Amino acid sequence: MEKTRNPVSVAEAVARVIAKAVRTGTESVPLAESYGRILAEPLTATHDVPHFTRSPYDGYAIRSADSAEAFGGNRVTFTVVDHIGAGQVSRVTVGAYEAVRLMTGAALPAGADAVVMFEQTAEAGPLGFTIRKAFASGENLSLQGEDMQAGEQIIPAGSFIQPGTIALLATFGYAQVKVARRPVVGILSIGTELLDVATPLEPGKIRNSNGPMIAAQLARMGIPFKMYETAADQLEESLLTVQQALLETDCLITTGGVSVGDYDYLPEIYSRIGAEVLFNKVAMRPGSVTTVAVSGNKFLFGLSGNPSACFTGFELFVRPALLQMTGADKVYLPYTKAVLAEDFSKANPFTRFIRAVYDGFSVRPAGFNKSNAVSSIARGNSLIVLPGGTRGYSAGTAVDVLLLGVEEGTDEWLL
Ligand SMILES: Nc1nc2c(c(=O)[nH]1)N[C@H]1C(S)=C(S)[C@@H](COP(=O)(O)OP(=O)(O)OC[C@H]3O[C@@H](n4cnc5c(N)ncnc54)[C@H](O)[C@@H]3O)O[C@H]1N2
Ligand code: MOO
Ligand SMILES: [Mg+2]
Repeated sequence: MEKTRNPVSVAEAVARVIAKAVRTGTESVPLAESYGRILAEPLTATHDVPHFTRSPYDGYAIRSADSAEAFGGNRVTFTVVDHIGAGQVSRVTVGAYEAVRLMTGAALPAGADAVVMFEQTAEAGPLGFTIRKAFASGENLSLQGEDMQAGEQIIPAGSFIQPGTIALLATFGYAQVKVARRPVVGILSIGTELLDVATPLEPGKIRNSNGPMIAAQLARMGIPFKMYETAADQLEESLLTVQQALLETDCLITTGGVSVGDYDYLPEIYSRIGAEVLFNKVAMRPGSVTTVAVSGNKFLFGLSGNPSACFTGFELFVRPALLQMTGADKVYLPYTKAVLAEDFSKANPFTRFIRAVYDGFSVRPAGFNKSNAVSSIARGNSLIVLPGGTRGYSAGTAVDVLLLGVEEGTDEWLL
């Protein structure tokens, strides 16, 4: 087994992964289940919205010409000839000094070209009202096609379906939506020291926190997973599970056993199954041992066993790869600049990703920040990115921050 590895830059590693992503294909799902999915075809307006001119107010539809003389004390009187609410259509054609009482959302009756709000009128007898100002043609109208016009392309394929997209799909009558099929992702935690969550601690053993964490990172992306039984650091056993997972899933995430230790068997497993290793060392901390391999058209993500490295490896590599597989147009974590709230004095031979708390303006490390830390993953909502080859940063410096847990990413990678 090779013991020296050549690190690639984070940018190079991400680019290699993205280049290998194979599309998952498409499927049709009910509108109610389409939230969070990736739109597989562009959404084009099939009709004008609104598709009829309507009133944006509760009031009266009039002919604007009849209001021309209204000014201050010179009030003009109208007679109400019909009364409709939203969803109703008046059969009346509005004539001279006539009005239709109508509610917000109701179709503008024939003949009328303006709406007077209730607040702009004074009652005049049981069937009349007066106004004291002139209305322009088109005043207080919600015009046909003012929002969208038939044939217009509204949302491109590859868009994340957010609540507003759902509203659009509903507007145009999509009871079924064509979306990208979500990859099914296998999770395999490897380590003889690992105990399941309900098991009491024993000397030398720890509970498996990476498996459940990865499951949650997938859940936050809306991606289904299959959790394999935790494997011991045992070559044949892990190999069989990896082979089984390649049959049952679209890609496999392993955690642990990927470094150069005597019981780190993943490098051997990649070689046994003939997988192409895209990289096995990245110039980053934590997660320098992160390995990504491809078998057939399936990814094998070899994330580090160290929890912070495992977490970071998922966000930097697994997340964009899975999104790319769905044809999403914004596969990268969103980022911003923020002011470092406290000194960070460690040197950074490699690009450093620090679990951090970002408050919209400043950012500070989220506590104990070694590769094996669990606490700072839980406390953080972001990652500070400090470029390699730097000697530490002082409070007040503007730094790059990757934002975590945001519904939709960006189409440009920070690094
Ligand atoms: N001689 C060297 N030793 C190490 C190197 C190196 O370059 N040369 N790299 C170090 C770095 S950096 C990391 S990161 C780790 C990566 O190790 P592995 O990915 O092989 O993972 P393991 O050895 O299996 O475990 C590492 C660590 O993480 C704990 N662990 C493992 N799985 C889980 C889990 N599911 N939940 C919670 N914690 C887990 C495990 O008990 C170990 O403490 O290698 C360094 N060594
Ligand atoms: O790969 Mo290790 O997480 O750099 O610390
Ligand atoms: Mg190891």
